[in-house]
Amino acid sequence: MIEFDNVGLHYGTGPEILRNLNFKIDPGSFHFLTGPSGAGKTSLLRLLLLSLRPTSGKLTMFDKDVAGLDKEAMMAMRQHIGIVFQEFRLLEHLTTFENVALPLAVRGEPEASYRSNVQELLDWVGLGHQINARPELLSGGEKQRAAIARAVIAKPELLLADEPTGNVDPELAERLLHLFVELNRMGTTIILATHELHLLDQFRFPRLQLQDGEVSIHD
Ligand SMILES: Nc1ncnc2c1ncn2[C@@H]1O[C@H](COP(=O)(O)OP(=O)(O)OP(=O)(O)O)[C@@H](O)[C@H]1O
Repeated sequence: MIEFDNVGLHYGTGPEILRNLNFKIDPGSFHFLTGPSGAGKTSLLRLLLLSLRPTSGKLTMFDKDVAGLDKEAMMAMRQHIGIVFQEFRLLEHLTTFENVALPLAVRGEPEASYRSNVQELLDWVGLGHQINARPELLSGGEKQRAAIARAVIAKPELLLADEPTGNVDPELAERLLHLFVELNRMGTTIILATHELHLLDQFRFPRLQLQDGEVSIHD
């Protein structure tokens, strides 16, 4: 699904942030992405989100070299990818339903075609009772569950998460991680960046460890 072949990245004329990245991500797998602050976790996720291109080497995603993608092809590939951020990024003026439905609404899909799917997904993440609430009325954990629902409503094959548990308490963080595990069991490939190593011990997924710009894999 994803192959890094000697990938490197630098911003502008700055130093290389990532270098010699060589690894593969198989469909249906779950990887944690770890490393100290500033190691490049967000930058690596931005490569996978197609918001940055490698400055050297070759990144293949969904069987295509990302360097050769035009805007249309990039947008098409982007539809297979969901993202969850640490800071939720919900739109304050929209209800939970509208936030979660947004990826479908912006594609022009009629509400009648997704209403029951959104309702079902919100029930599944435990937010059915907050369907008409605006984000200001949601707890941190509820906001992140809404953000996860928004990231998966369009059934992405690849789900990226950047410190998704960074803004919730440890008990909730664990519950959120179980939600990602469930999504993975249903077939979604997941890469989840975190520096909260204590949370990961109970999960036996491989870790992509970033250190000094290079990645090593720990099974
Ligand atoms: N837009 C940018 N322009 C220039 N340098 C950047 C930019 N974004 C990130 N960097 C630099 O790239 C390096 C890696 O940053 P990145 O945010 O990818 O690390 P991180 O592992 O996600 O860190 P954290 O855990 O603190 O979020 C840092 O030295 C950072 O200053």
